[in-house]
Amino acid sequence: MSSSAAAARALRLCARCCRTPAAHRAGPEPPLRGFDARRTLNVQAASGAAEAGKLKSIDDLPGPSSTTTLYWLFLRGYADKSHLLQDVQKNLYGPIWRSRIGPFDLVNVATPELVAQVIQQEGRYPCRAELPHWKEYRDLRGQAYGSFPSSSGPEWYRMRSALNPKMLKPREVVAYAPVIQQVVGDLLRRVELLRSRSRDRATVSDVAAELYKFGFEGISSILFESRLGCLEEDIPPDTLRFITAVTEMLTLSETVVLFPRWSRGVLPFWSRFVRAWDDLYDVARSLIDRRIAEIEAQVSGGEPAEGMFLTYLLSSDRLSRAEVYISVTELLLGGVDTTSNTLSWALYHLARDRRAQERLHREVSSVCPGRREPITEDLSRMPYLKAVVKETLRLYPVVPGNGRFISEDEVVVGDYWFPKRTQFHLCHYATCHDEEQFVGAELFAPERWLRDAGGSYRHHPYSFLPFGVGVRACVGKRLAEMEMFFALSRLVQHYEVQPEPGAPVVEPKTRTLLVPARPINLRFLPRA
Ligand code: HEM
Repeated sequence: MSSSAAAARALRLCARCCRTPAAHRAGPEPPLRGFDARRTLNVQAASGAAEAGKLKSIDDLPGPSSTTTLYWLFLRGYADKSHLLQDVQKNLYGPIWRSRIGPFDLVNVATPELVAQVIQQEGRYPCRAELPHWKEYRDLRGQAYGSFPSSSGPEWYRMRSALNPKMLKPREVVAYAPVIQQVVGDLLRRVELLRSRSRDRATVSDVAAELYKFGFEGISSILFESRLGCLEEDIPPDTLRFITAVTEMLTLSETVVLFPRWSRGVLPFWSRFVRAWDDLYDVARSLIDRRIAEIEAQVSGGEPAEGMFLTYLLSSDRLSRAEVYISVTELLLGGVDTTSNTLSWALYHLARDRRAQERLHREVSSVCPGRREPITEDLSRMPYLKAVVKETLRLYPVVPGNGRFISEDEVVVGDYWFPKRTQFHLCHYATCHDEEQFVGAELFAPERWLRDAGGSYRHHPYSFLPFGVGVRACVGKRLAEMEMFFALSRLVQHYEVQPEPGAPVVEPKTRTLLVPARPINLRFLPRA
């Protein structure tokens, strides 16, 4: 296909997408009042360029060489601050640039308009990035591919369609509330234990580590329909093995992908990566098998199989047993530190901003007087709580840069034409921190998300996509929100949260996800 034909096709696609395609309806945040959705597309400019034959090619893109990128990463110290490199490079090269490092050849886009253009041409089966090392592990062990992130195409779509009903339909997700509330109860008991044991009888050290256990327990209680005991004083050995394997696998995943295959026999990373996957898969499979045995016992005893997520997956016959093993494992991988880091940052800011914390406390107390445990219906009357979570995700988008690997079509973005199999990097951190989109972008200001904020706020809908967008967006969004809303509301019902005296400012660092660069220690003072 010639480049101008490809451009015309891509633009037709864009124009259709502009009329809110079904695939994207559920994805991005709805535009704020008064926002013109057509602003998302640079259709006229690109179409003019196409007609005039002015589209440029990927080779015309500005950007650093591999050596320059290595210089920025390792000599200028951005290796664990790649979120900040988005802004540095945007300033140097403009809003769209090409960068190469190791096996990666990326086209970076750093304005909401350009992000929108990529997404609107992502095709039927969007893919984030190729993860050859995950696929290789699956092939090594003869396992099925999962929904995230190791599969793509119609296979991914089939698996994802099996998961969506129980994960994304609000009516279905509400059913998980009692289980999540139990886990939040355990979190409160854990906070009470830790603070009462501390020297000043108030401080919980490394809050993110505790919330990690909460995230692990919360998501496992839904996925495996069993409690693992992550928040207990003595964590059961198998649970500990599970937690260690998840952490080890995710950490090694970043390293393994950078080294060539021939180095696997020489360097220790690949064999450790395989061992961590084996451990993690093994525990997940035995938890699922245990649940299957329970269900079989119920059924053979003449009782109906009662359960929620896992029971549904196992009984719906939409996925094979092998596919259930891997989908549940991969859901777990997506669902732990995303939620726990967001909660950690929210508490960090609430502790430093008394006014915001008191406003949140007032809201929760007025909806649930006498420290009544909130139920899902209450959440719709807590706009400030939701604003706190949104603002946290804006300042610290857990996934600071997402990907789209467009393999099906040639695409046009800005005034460039790109061949099939182009890997785009969507610079969400840069768009969330863009002063043109969010005035006072570096400030924690939950009010900006409130409808009564006076309409001074008009950001482009693609500038804030914390859960991604379109059919490939986060499948755990509703569950994650429920966990965070319940945990935050109940923590502020019971405690006033304060920073330790003289506590340093905590910056984020990139470890695939955006995480605190140092431990966050907070004081939890019981409310009268
Ligand atoms: C604050 C919490 C969370 C955030 C900010 C978050 C963010 C994201 C983002 C940005 C993506 C990529 C979407 C895209 O490419 O458009 C994603 C994908 C995904 N997330 Fe989440 N997530 C969170 C919690 C969860 C939870 C609790 C689960 C598990 C139930 C989960 C499971 C997944 C899965 C399986 C995918 C891949 C979906 C696919 O490829 O089809 N996430 N998430």
